[in-house]
Amino acid sequence: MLKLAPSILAADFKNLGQQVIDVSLAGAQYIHLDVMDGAFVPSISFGMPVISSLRSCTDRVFDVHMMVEDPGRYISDIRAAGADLICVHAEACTHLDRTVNQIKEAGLKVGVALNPATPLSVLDCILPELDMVLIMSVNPGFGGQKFIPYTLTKIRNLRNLCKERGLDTDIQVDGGVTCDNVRELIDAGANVFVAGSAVFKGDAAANTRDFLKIFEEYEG
Ligand SMILES: O=C(CO)[C@@H](O)[C@H](O)COP(=O)(O)O
Ligand SMILES: [Fe+2]
Repeated sequence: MLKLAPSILAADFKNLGQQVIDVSLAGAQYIHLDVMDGAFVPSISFGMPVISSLRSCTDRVFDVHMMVEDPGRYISDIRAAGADLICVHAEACTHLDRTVNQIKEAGLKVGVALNPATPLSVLDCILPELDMVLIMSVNPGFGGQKFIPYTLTKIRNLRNLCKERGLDTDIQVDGGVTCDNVRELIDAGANVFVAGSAVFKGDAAANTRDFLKIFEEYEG
């Protein structure tokens, strides 16, 4: 199933709860929450208090993208804040298998994110353990950047790899996703689409519906 994950990083922060309600009512299946620590990425965004205060606004899947060094330190706190799915960066985990298992043992869905220049080969051993792989299509740290074209090939290669191994892993793409390039991403094999600027700049509900209309073209 094709799913939209609006990234609240691009939302109007003085009106955050309402923005989350708007995209949820418009049909977005996930809410994408970008946690940044100022160390793994240059920027600092928000953490547990913001996530837990938004939890009562929606029943949508809380998809937490941890752009944090050694994210294993925060799994139980992020879970308590209301996460359903936690995605950690392979580049930020010295003990990736341990962190993945920590998330699973917490009863949450687990994803691993790869920066644009990180090869798929880092997933060779861990792939069957994952619910989702997040292919970063920009360098993480900021919203509003341009999609890096070579990541399209990476999505295609990952989908083929999953098929070869009999895996139905979700492939999420994050960074520079718009209604103009989403069809190419679907064709390449991605099925979960993070969109920050393309949803929240302008009418968030209408933008959400525009994405979902495209998904309907594929799913009928
Ligand atoms: O993780 C990140 C950035 O590091 C993203 O989730 C961005 O928030 C996506 O924003 P747009 O590129 O869609 O504006
Ligand atoms: Fe993200």
